[in-house]
Amino acid sequence: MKTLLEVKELNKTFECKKVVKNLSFSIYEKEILCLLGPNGAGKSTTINILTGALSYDSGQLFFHQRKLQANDRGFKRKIGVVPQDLALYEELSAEVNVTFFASLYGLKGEELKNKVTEALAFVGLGDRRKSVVKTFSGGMKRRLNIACGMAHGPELLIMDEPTVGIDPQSRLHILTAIRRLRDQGMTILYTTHYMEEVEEISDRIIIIDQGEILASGSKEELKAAVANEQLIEIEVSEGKLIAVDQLYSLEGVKEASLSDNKVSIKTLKNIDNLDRIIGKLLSFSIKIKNISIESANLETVFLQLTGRTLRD
Ligand SMILES: Nc1ncnc2c1ncn2[C@@H]1O[C@H](COP(=O)(O)OP(=O)(O)OP(=O)(O)O)[C@@H](O)[C@H]1O
Repeated sequence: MKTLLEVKELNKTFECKKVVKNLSFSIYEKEILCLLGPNGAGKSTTINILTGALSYDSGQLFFHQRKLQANDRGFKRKIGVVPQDLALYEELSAEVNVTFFASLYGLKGEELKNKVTEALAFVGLGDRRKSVVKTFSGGMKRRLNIACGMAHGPELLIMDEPTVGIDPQSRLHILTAIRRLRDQGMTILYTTHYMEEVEEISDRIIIIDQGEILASGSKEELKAAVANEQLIEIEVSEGKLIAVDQLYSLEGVKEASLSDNKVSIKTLKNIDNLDRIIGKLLSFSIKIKNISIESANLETVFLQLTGRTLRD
């Protein structure tokens, strides 16, 4: 695996608050690297630093082992950016939008025309190329946003939550397109707080929270770290903290918490303790409404690392 971009000890402060803390990681050539973290984790800040949109306090960036300087134009030409907020001209056609963004990267004439056609076809908007953007659905705008970021054929495509607020069909289309870009040799840095997307497209994952990297690896590696545990969630009619605290006395129970009449229990998988957990709750006259048991997934990985769920 060859390193395309290396980030070393990156730090960023906003109004005395450290939002990126000593972040170090590498992006390998031709991989989809997902930056996964809850809202406010520091994903956009990190990405905005990489694209040159934000300054940083300290740290170093290397592209193909070459140290990047502030406003490095050579590097900027080799990356593509799909921002979280749509960056489109609503009154202009899809084609004019993509042409405008691709021309910023120095494409001209026939090459520019061909790349625009290819990008629009790639995101499934070839037949709507002449339509004005304001007539597009949210999902179509998101797809166009991607076409604008990748038409010039960047080595590294940086995408900041590109599927926020869109319908499942457009999401599927986008995720499939991203995998195809990777298969064609593009490297993708993808931020999201949707673990389902990470499950679907990531080659590697970095879990980030409060500006810090908590874990990294393939989804299989991350899940293996918590494979011996499972999460039992019990919906009750009226939760009682005292009963939940008592669950700690049962063999295998590692964590128990109560929130909105839902008891969440992290327990060892190889200890058969469900009947005793239920028995304990019943002994406090707690009525059970529903039980679900989940083996390791990225949500449980996150829960294990932070004690919170990604959706909190
Ligand atoms: N311009 C700014 N001024 C002050 N604080 C900021 C600024 N931009 C971001 N922050 C703060 O930095 C922290 C990280 O924000 P960031 O947008 O990077 O998180 P994120 O992981 O991308 O989340 P989201 O998905 O909500 O964008 C948050 O606490 C946020 O409030």
